[in-house]
Amino acid sequence: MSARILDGRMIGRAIRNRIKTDVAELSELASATPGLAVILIGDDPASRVYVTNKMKACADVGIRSTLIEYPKDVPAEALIQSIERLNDDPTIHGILVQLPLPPHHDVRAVLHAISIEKDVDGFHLYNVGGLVVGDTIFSPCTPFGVMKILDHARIPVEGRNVTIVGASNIVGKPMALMMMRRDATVAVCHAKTRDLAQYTILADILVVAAGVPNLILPQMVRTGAVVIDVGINRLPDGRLVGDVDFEGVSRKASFITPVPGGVGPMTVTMLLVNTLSAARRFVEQTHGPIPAPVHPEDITQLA
Ligand SMILES: Nc1nc(=O)c2c([nH]1)NC[C@@H]1CN(c3ccc(C(=O)N[C@@H](CCC(=O)O)C(=O)O)cc3)C=[N+]21
Ligand SMILES: [Mg+2]
Repeated sequence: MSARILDGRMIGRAIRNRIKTDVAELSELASATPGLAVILIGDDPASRVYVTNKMKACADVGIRSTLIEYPKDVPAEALIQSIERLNDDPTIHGILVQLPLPPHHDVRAVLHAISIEKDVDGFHLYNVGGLVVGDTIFSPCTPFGVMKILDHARIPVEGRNVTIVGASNIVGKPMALMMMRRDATVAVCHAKTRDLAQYTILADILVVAAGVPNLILPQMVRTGAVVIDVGINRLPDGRLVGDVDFEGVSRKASFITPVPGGVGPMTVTMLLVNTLSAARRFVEQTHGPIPAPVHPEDITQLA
């Protein structure tokens, strides 16, 4: 058996084409071109590459983006003030603070300064809590992208065993809540889990976000499972790999996401979706209801 590839670039492209139309429509209807502010602190080269890619993706669909840079030792007050200015700026609909922050910064204080109406990463406490009760304004982009991949491939979630490896605030935990919301049976594993394979082997859908190359081997995967690899690891030879032994696991899984070209491009796509959604909300709050987008399915919804 050989798994079918879940192509995040292709799925992302289809969604981005629709965003492009919706952005143009919103710009024309309400003269509100969606605007994203990206705050980059410090000089981490990987963060710079990600930020550049996100801004390029914005440009491709007609979203305006602004980069605001600070040295790694920027005082907390200056950072918070900058976020507050963006909160009050009617041309900015989404605010993203690139993570990780340099050490000594208080990530929580920074994330909580972002207006919940502009929190397109879905990292603010309100949006995190909203996932628990099922009414977020914005869903975090990576797990949101995973749900869109499953929906696009018509892979059912209800009643299935989902194992998530990794319990971070930005991937594992929100992923678990989104899966619970769709009536999956969810197990969350992490670095302290004893006998990881005991959990992974049960999974109909296995989501891996641990940051450990080759963590998931074929013998840990149930025949016919759907395997979603969120890991991004740069090997010493420069190659980019996920957390899953792609070759081996492909022979057992029914579907698998590659790295690169799987979840990564969907993360960026969902940032665009959330920014569009933020701009629509802003227009509705200032000018009243706007006509629904022309597409029958609302891409901004978690389903
Ligand atoms: N506030 C904040 N929001 C984030 O969403 C956020 C962040 N900080 N910090 C870093 C992580 C990581 N992340 C990725 C986005 C795109 C790819 C992506 O496009 N990956 C490509 C390959 C990129 C490459 O070649 O390096 C792929 O998998 O095909 C990966 C990872 C967003 N993050
Ligand atoms: Mg990927």
